[in-house]
Amino acid sequence: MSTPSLRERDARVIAEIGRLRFSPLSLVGGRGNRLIEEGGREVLDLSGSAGPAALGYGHPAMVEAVERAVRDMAGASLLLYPNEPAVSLAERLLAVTPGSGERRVWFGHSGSDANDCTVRVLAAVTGRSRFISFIGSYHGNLSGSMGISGHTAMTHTLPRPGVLLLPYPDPFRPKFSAEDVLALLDYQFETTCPPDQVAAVFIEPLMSDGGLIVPPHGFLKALQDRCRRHGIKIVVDEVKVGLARSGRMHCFEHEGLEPDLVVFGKGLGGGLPLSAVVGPAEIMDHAPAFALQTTAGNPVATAAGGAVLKTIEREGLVERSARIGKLFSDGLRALAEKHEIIGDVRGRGLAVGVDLVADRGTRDPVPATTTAKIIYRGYQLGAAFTYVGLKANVLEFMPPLTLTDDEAAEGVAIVDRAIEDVLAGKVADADVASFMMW
Ligand SMILES: Cc1ncc(COP(=O)(O)O)c(/C=N/[C@@H]2CCCCNC2=O)c1O
Repeated sequence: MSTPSLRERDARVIAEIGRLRFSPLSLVGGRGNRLIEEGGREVLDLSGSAGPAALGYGHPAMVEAVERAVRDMAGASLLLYPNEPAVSLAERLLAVTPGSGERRVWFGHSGSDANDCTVRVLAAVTGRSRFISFIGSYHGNLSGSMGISGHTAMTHTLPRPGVLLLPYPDPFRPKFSAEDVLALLDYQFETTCPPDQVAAVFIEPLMSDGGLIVPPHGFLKALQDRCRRHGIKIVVDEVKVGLARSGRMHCFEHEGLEPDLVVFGKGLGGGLPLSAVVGPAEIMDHAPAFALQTTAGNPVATAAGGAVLKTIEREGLVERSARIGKLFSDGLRALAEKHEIIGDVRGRGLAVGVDLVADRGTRDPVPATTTAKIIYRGYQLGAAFTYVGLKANVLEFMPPLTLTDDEAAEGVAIVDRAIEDVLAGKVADADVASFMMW
């Protein structure tokens, strides 16, 4: 009787509702920017595990911080007892996040719970029940955060009553220009969405799961100006593209936004479950016992967060993300000269998307099976990456911020070969049938 593979065992015990699988990759380890597959093969990680692995895997700063914190554990619950790692991280987060006045930090475990908490506390504090968000946005998978999201993969759950979902202007497919969207918002304010009923607008400064869309310059600022006029709070969701990934410390800095609240997650914990909301004390001190999670802000996860922020500074990861991101994007853009299927290469820093088109003229997206096959072939060739987009046609690259020049070049070469092989028919529909999940 042969020993079942990790994937076979996974199939027997892990719930399908918690899966979003893009390849057969099953992991027994990770070192640096490489994942270790069952059987020992090393796979270059261009996914960052969907973003959290900001420092890759086994980074000495993470190992040292987490080991120290778990060996001498300062309790396991910030809601009961202040602990040094959590308070130190909150102090550092406030120091590196632009803003004015008295501010506070709320800790959670995920981007989902952080946005969920933000929705609830803003509705309570403002007494306003409406929210504005965007078609294609992904703010989380809990009822509150999903309720203000607009991703097509989440249509199984109805949006929160009173949410206004606006189109997110996409320069590559300008179905709605920035001016169209702002005009639509103004019209909504005049008619069915009274601005004095709107608590906040939730903004991804770079729309990730909706297709790695960089909004037209000036759009977000114009949106912010309108909201300011009506006392609508600005919430920037930096969960996926924040903390150095975009080539700035905060992605919202590219557009000169001045958010009222900033939501962090994913990379903040370096792979440990950690999120944070930074906001004004008059909101975040609304009431005791309003947004409780027993282990949120625990000393181990927050020690990891401290190591992430320290390493971003010590290793100059903001500049690195900008530099390596340009190298990587330029390499992918150069592939467009030989692959008609590459319609657009876009993003900021090390948040990179490759928009795959069936026709460069019409910019119609390729079928999702094509995208899935390229990812599958990339896996076979030794790299892990994923896809996003409302038509499942955008290759998503969110590698560790520690990606090296050589690894960027290696990644480009693998994407090049994967496209070639798929277009040559080397991957069958059956190979990807079980990976077409969103
Ligand atoms: C901008 C933004 N905000 C919040 C979230 C939710 O974060 P969690 O998945 O840590 O709860 C996410 C999560 N995004 C999804 C998670 C599901 C798998 C697909 N890839 C993502 O990055 C996000 O991108």
